[in-house]
Amino acid sequence: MKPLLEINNAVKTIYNDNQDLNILDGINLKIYPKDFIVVLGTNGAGKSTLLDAITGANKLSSGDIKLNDEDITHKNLAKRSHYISRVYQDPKLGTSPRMTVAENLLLAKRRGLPRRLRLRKLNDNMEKFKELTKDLPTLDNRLNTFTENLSGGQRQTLSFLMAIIQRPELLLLDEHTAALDPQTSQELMELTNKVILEKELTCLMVTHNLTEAIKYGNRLIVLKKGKVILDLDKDQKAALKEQDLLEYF
Ligand SMILES: Nc1ncnc2c1ncn2[C@@H]1O[C@H](COP(=O)(O)OP(=O)(O)OP(=O)(O)O)[C@@H](O)[C@H]1O
Repeated sequence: MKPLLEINNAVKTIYNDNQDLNILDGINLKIYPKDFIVVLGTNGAGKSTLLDAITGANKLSSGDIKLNDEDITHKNLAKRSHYISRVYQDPKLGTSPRMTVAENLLLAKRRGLPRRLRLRKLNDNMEKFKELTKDLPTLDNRLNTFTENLSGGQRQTLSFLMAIIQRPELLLLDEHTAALDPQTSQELMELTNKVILEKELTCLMVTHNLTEAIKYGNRLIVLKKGKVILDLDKDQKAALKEQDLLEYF
């Protein structure tokens, strides 16, 4: 099978404390269609830097990134956002606070098209948005609520829906449930898993939660000091226990 995303020899060097430091230190990774990869690693291991390199938010010092065989290493963030979407840890990122839930969903649905919101377009899509949110206790009946008035959990659910409403080629989840209370976090994680499996999305999910890391996904990688030090396939991951993972931290 051909990889969807291929990262070859990715190095990111920063100048810190009077010396060069490789915060990504020769990462090689092939992500295949429908992979749901959990990414673990200690603080500072390079997880966010890796996601930034994939989205184009941060350029590599050397190495290359290919999506469907096309070299995207030098494509900017805006161009890559047509096919790569990301949900952040911070509920304030990713949604426009002065817009309603429905308006945010419409913007996400029209990603890549001119950023104009027409009332008619909003009305045309209202039924679809109702359908999308109807089984979600956090967002049901909230379509006309201004996003700034939503709770953190509601905003994260909205950010997630915005990330998948236009099927992304690659979905990046950057500790997207970490800032939520345990119950809300679990609900969003269940929704995430359901959508990824139903829509057969390809996903890279960063988490610090070992229970989540064991339960979800078909592959698991561990980053340490900018290197991939463990890459487990489906069967190896299925046999994994939390105790096994602790030794990498
Ligand atoms: N622009 C920068 N300037 C200096 N140091 C940086 C910069 N960006 C990242 N770093 C450092 O690079 C290392 C990797 O950071 P990164 O945020 O990718 O880690 P992480 O694995 O996502 O950590 P966390 O789990 O804490 O979010 C850290 O030591 C960080 O301090």
